[in-house]
Amino acid sequence: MMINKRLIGTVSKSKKYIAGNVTLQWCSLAANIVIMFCITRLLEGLYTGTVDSNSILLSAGVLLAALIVRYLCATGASRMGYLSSKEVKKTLREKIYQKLLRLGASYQEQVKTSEVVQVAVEGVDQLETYFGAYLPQFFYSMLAPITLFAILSFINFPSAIVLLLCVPLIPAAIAAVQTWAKKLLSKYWDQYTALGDSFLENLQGLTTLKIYQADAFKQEEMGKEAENFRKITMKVLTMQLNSITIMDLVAYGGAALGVIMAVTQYSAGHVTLGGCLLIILLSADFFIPMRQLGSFFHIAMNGMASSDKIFRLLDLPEDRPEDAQSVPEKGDIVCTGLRFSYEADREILHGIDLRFPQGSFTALVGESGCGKSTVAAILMGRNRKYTGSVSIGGVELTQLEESSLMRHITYISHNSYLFKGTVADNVRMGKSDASDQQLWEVLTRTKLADFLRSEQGLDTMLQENGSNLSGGQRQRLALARALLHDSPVYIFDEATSNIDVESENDIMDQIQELAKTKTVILISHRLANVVKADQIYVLDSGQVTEHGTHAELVEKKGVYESLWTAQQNLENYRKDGEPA
Ligand SMILES: Nc1ncnc2c1ncn2[C@@H]1O[C@H](COP(=O)(O)OP(=O)(O)OP(=O)(O)O)[C@@H](O)[C@H]1O
Repeated sequence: MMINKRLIGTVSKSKKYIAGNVTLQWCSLAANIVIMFCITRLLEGLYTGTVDSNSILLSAGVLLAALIVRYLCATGASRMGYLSSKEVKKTLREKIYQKLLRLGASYQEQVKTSEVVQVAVEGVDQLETYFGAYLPQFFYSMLAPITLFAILSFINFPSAIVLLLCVPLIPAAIAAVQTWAKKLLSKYWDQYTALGDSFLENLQGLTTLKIYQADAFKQEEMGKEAENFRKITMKVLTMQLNSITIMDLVAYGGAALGVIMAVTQYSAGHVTLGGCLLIILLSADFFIPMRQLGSFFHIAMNGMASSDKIFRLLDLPEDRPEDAQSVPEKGDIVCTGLRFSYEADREILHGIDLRFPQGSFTALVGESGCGKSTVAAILMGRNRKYTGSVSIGGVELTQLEESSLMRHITYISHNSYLFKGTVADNVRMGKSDASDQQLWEVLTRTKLADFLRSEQGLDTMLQENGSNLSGGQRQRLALARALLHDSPVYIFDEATSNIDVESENDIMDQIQELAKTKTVILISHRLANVVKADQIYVLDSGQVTEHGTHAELVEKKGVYESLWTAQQNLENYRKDGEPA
């Protein structure tokens, strides 16, 4: 019942802590039996008048020792619980982390980031209690009634057997509510995550909601969701309270039955007064562990749900080749008959041929949504489920080691991520052993050096995603980091969109400088930026429609030429205030 062998096997180190926890709880029970035994002996002695000061002193000594043992066992058991929880957290988070590393840059093809975060944080936390509390209780709740039965059967067998037979009624009651509870809990979790999603989305988009005065409508929508969640929470609580009531009825009913049996046996003369008292005092202990297990029932159910999610993540297929190779130092990047779909029935790239010769400057242009970024993501190994062929230096992309690919190609998008920390920390990601002088060199190339000197130099602090910098400064810093990475291939994906003209020009100057020594692939919607490219591919709805240099394409008077003319007119209009 709620025991997942695979899960326990995965965190096998925690077995010894669970065993320790059960043993200590069992020792505590033994001490409790000794305490009850002393008390009943003493009471019987007082009743029959056979007690003397020596036996009182002896009983007091044994009582004190048993109390100390009980205290030590309780402390030890909770320490064991803590150690096994710690082990579970460490092992499972490590496994999830390693799995993500093995899935690599393409992990999003198989699992959503939010799901990974939920599983690694909340999912693992739920298993912490499963291992720390539920599992030890599961074993102890079986051991305790058997131990008590073994002892009490010597005192009065009929009472002991009645008590023992009543114990399984508790798990039977739990099993009865389990099927219903499972459905209810899964509904509860669905509504909980749905409400969490809406809350996060509305919070992130609050400014937009305010601008369009749509906040009242969203509030109403969320109010309805919250009301549904309240209702289902109340249902879950009612279910839990009801099941606790049922368990209490069984537990105390069973104990009462045991007491009645003991008293009847005493009046029939089958058991001594002390024996009868001992049965009465210990009868509740038959049921308390199982009753406690029942109250951990929802922990176990959540634990099972989390472990399913964790194993689903850990079982995701990893199509990494056994004999992965490093990227050849030299060679062109060639795509032949490249097809790709994000969703089964919607192909984005329809069998395109592209060649990026080593050391050349290639531009990819085309209308929004034509598939430019998809090509870049395929080259970076993020979209692995393509068909056709993509090779670097003659080796198929899927046969390449991911780390080698990351050293070979640097990708700079329009929103490259900057981390909270110093400028030096962020730029050094490009090359961990770079000297301060090398950092200043790239920062000078991207024209950030003067600004940083007026701040705290390389120690200037950045907030999350560089939110204390301007858009242009952020892109300059991302470029500095990329330059330091010094890879043979660079892909710029709209790296200059949404920034000021001065920053755009500075960054374009650096890209053109870089193109003299490296393979550069530039994705840009602004055609003025691609004029100097060695070759331009024009993409339309996932197909290459034109290919050539800027001059050739203008000459051709096709799609490129009409886009170019339209953009030129617009730019001249901006400069002169009237159409060219
Ligand atoms: N993760 C995704 N899941 C499903 N469809 C996607 C995903 N990413 C992109 N697409 C779809 O693929 C098509 C091509 O997108 P892509 O981002 O490659 O275009 P793009 O040419 O780079 O556009 P833009 O210039 O606007 O960035 C689009 O129709 C888009 O809807």
